[in-house]
Amino acid sequence: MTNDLVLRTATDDDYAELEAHIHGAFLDDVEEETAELNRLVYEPERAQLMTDAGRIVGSGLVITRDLAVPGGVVPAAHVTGVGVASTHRRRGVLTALMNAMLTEAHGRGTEPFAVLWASEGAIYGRYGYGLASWRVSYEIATAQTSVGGALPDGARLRLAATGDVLDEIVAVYDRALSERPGLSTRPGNWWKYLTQDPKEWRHGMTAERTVLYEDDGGVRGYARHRLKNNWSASGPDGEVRVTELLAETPEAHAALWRYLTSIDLVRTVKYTHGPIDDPLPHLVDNPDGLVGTAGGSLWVRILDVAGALTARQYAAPADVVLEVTDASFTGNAGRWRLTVDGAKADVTRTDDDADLALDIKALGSLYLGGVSAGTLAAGGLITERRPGAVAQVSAAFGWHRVPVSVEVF
Ligand SMILES: CC(=O)SCCNC(=O)CCNC(=O)[C@H](O)C(C)(C)COP(=O)(O)OP(=O)(O)OC[C@H]1O[C@@H](n2cnc3c(N)ncnc32)[C@H](O)[C@@H]1OP(=O)(O)O
Repeated sequence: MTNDLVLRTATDDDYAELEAHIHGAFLDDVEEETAELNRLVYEPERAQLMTDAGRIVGSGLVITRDLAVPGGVVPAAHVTGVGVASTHRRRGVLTALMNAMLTEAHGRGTEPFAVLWASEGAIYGRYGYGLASWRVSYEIATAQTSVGGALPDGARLRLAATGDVLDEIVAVYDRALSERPGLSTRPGNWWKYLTQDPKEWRHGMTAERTVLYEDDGGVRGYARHRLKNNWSASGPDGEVRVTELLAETPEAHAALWRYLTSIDLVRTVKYTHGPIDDPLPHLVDNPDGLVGTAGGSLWVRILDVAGALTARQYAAPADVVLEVTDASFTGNAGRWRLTVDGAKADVTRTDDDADLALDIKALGSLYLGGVSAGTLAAGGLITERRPGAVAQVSAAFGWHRVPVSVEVF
């Protein structure tokens, strides 16, 4: 890195230049409507900038939100807006920004881990992030497959503009936080930001609308979505693009997918944020009509081993000594005894022999319960020092629902 570069925290006044910089790094122009929108969730005091002769050439933003983990909801530094000007790449700017972001988050003492979506999976492992969850992108050919059954007695579907039913959606989402690891809380302006629906986000589709499923107990699920009116030589070729689908009951889940896959003139339904354990492939009459492609989603960087491991719950008892390496946050390094009795863990420093050895990156992958210790051991990312320790940690860290993040933040 050259001496002309200056690393500093952002201010409110940096906003317009920062917005142009981030759009530029992502091969885009700034649109006025989305620039205003992004301002709703701008936290300048947590944004790190690199400047060259006073101009922004690098950025990394931390957003203050919580993340659902197995059995809890925990403050987590949400890292986003990472971009380095194409004139200043591969000279350590990102490394300096990442160190600054993680050091600030660690210094708060309230966020035991950081989390991000990577634009490219090759970037973040070197900073101690481990890939911790997957998403499934579905493309459903509605002429080839469908969800059978009918609405249960007393249940109904209601279609509305998303903004008109926001309170009902928020209630479903907030209840889902306690059930589904990987969901981020949406404090302050986040709901407003996510549902404002600027033209730039529509990509030629309709305004966003929401179908709600309700029974006598109230709203049990929703699917935010957009539609596209297409025609081919052989007739209608419309598309539904699902923005977000959450269901609290099997009936709500089936009814929402039945609705989405049976709208007249629609031939394709797409959803890019499905959990890898979605029952949908088991519900359709022909699973071949549903193509699911898995890709990485959340990357987790543990900042405080004891804080993170005591903040989540566990699915089985365990008594193991973990030997952790961490080149950047050396307070994490060393041997930790994790004792699970009931659902909670006790985590203390120990000099006892290690049962498992792993880097902080592998611990990040384990953390949300979506990647098993057995998988990481098979890949050489965890070393078993006591026979049986991998099986014990796999059972304890596993969870009955896999993590999913339903929005790219
Ligand atoms: C959480 C988010 O916001 S994800 C969005 C990330 N941003 C983007 O994808 C926008 C376009 N890309 C960029 O702006 C930049 O290329 C960045 C931010 C990805 C990297 O910034 P740089 O300043 O070039 O990274 P820096 O020089 O610090 O590189 C650090 C290391 O990462 C490696 N690296 C950087 N970018 C990449 C990449 N895209 N793929 C693979 N390796 C990479 C470098 O080779 C270097 O490796 P080393 O430690 O072995 O020497």
